[in-house]
Amino acid sequence: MNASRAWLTYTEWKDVYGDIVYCKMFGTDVVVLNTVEVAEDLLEKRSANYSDRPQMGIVEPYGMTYNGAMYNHNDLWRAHRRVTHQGLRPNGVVAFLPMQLRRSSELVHNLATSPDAYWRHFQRFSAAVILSSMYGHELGTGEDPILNIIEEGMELVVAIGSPDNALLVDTLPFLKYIPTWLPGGFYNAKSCAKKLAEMTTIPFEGLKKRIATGPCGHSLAEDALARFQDTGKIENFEQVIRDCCGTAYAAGQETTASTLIIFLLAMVLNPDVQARARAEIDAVVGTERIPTFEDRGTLPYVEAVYQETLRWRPVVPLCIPHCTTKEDIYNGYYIPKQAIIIPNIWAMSQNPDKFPSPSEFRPERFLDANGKLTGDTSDFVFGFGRRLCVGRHFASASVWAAMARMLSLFEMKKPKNEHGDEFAPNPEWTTGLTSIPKPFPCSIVLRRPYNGEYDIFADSA
Ligand code: HEM
Repeated sequence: MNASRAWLTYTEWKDVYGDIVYCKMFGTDVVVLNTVEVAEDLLEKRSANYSDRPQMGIVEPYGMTYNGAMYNHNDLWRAHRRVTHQGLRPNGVVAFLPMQLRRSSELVHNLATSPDAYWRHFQRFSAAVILSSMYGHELGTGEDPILNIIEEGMELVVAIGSPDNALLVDTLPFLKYIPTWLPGGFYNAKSCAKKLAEMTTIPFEGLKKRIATGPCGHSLAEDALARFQDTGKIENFEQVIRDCCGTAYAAGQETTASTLIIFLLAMVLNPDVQARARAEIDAVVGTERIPTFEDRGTLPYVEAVYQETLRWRPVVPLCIPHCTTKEDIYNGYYIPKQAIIIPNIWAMSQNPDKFPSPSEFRPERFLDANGKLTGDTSDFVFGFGRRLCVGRHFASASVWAAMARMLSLFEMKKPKNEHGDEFAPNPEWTTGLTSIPKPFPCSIVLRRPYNGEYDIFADSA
């Protein structure tokens, strides 16, 4: 088994054993779902039984109890979902669109100024939109102590929470006590728990202080505090809201930045796709301004590029595992109680019956012969049933704004070697809960001289 890229092994198993595969790993029953149809049958149509999460030994000692994405399907999870859904449902996210545009303007400005630092700019963009929407915290131009605290915490979440490391800590429990100054010191549970407590508490307490001096603009936390105060509808509502925001940051920051990195790679490798998307934007939006959300419905090819970016290399290839509450029978298969259920999003995205030549980046697959969107989507990359990604509408707006504006303003080109010849970057991919290309060389060039003529900060009004 390819332990670090298990989705590849599971996809090979699909060819041998079929759409639903059972195996036993370290004494645990594991069921892999390899098609959207099977995942919908079980995780959506039988969601009451398929919405728990496997419980991991790292959660308590490492201070990850704030993270609602890891809760079982219980009342506390319902309270989380209720708070987050209120703010991030389609009607709720509309309020964040101007801020997302403003931040995407900052992103293209940063890319124009220092294109080689694209990785940092994508990270900053996705941090900025989530910090603003959750806590009303606006990143300024200089160092931001809150961002530093969150980034430090997130590094630990990603390191300890990766499936390999989580298993290692379960197998070698002494790692929790390793002194922080030794190599591998990040396994120290006490230090991690302290950092994660700061990560969730400091931005939330900052917001509460600002609220005490008057309303401070629109944010999920501020709205939820006002909505649930004195209602008795949610027990410990302040803690729930605080933890919801921490969860949204943990679940949404890296996935958004990663999607943009994958988009950049896809554009560099597929100049013809890029040229067609750019031609559509030039024809519809013109070259005097950059796209806004009002243009989204009139740019079908750009929309298809968005869908294909999600599909081509899904950021969360094995979803977040679900777990059964009781045993079940499906199409003659026995599925045990407390089995780990892995939706193999990778196999779904690379299904050649649904997506011919799946490794090719072809936005046309989402368009009909007249260039209209077919209505087919890559929504499966956001998971299934009751645990479906609650941030998907918000993510869609962030990613679209960044993509459309980059296409409008830049050419994303292959790098050149020492002889001046272009070559196609072939980066390694990270492994873990998410999978993205490691930094790769490319050239991000403004299409027209940049002198502020687009007034990119005008959207902030
Ligand atoms: C392109 C970006 C994103 C992708 C690909 C993505 C993907 C996913 C996936 C696959 C899951 C697991 C679903 C399941 O278990 O069936 C998930 C869960 C979740 N996502 Fe996202 N996500 C993205 C962005 C975001 C954003 C921006 C936020 C918040 C602002 C967010 C918040 C969450 C939360 C809170 C959960 C846990 C849901 C639960 O367990 O009930 N995600 N996401």
